[in-house]
Amino acid sequence: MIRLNNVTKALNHKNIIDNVSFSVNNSEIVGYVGPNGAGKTTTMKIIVGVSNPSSGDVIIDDYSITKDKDKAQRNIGWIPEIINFDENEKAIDYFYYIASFYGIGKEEAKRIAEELFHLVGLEGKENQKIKTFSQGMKRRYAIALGLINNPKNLILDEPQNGLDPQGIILVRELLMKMKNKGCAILFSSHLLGEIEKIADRIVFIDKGKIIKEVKAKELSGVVKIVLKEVNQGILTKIMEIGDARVKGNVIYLNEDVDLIEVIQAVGKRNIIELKQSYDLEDIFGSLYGLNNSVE
Ligand SMILES: Nc1ncnc2c1ncn2[C@@H]1O[C@H](COP(=O)(O)OP(=O)(O)OP(=O)(O)O)[C@@H](O)[C@H]1O
Repeated sequence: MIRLNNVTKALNHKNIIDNVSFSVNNSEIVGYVGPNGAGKTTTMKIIVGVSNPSSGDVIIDDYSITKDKDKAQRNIGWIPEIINFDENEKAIDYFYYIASFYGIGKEEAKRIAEELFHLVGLEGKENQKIKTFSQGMKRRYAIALGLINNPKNLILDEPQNGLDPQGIILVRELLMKMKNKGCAILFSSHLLGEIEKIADRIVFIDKGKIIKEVKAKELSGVVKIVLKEVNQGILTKIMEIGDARVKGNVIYLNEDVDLIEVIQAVGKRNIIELKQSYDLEDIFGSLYGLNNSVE
């Protein structure tokens, strides 16, 4: 189990993570969602203990990552977004090197390697130098490294990056398998379709703050209306109907609004598109807006 208690990280007098608290239970997959620069990687680095929080703490199966780092880290598997290997090493040698960090002897490491190279589809490639691997192969290899210690808690930062469709399915099946073994899993991704497929719960972060946390089953939909023209008169009427989020000529409302009232307010002929959506992409648009700028 992973528990974040009021985690804050300040850099250059700015809180890039701001009082973040949430948990990931055993046998649960939590999707961590937010736009570029929201703070996902920073949170994950704090969880696995490669970065210290300015305040707050993370508890991994009863061990504090700040006060009892060694014990806490033994229970975590981490698959980082950016992978730094010693690329001149053979895959199997670097695998043994990482295994030794967990106190795993050569014979045991050999057995684990056989299992994990097979699991990630890299059997037969053990003696290749890492630098000869493609990006997708490196990602698969990183997944194998993250599983060496058979972790009870798994942190994956955009694990599908660079993977082909088979690789994406492999990650999906792997996470389901780990979940069924009782693992607590936190993964970030911009592939909202993947999050929808496997997450039990979704935690939304923006500008370092948690803005929403929902069980996937309870994700309420939005009404999305695309208009030809938006003017102050329309906006005033829409705001009276419900809690509207307006992004240019797109308006999002909570799903429980009266659609007849909405159509009357915006004018039937003014509507390009009106739909009730449970699509995570639309919910993401409603939460974060639709512009492309990065924080
Ligand atoms: N070493 C650093 N020094 C200063 N600012 C940093 C540093 N690392 C991250 N940041 C800032 O912290 C914020 C959060 O970055 P982070 O990498 O955690 O975001 P993210 O949600 O993982 O983004 P992405 O989806 O692009 O991977 C960003 O504004 C980023 O610029």
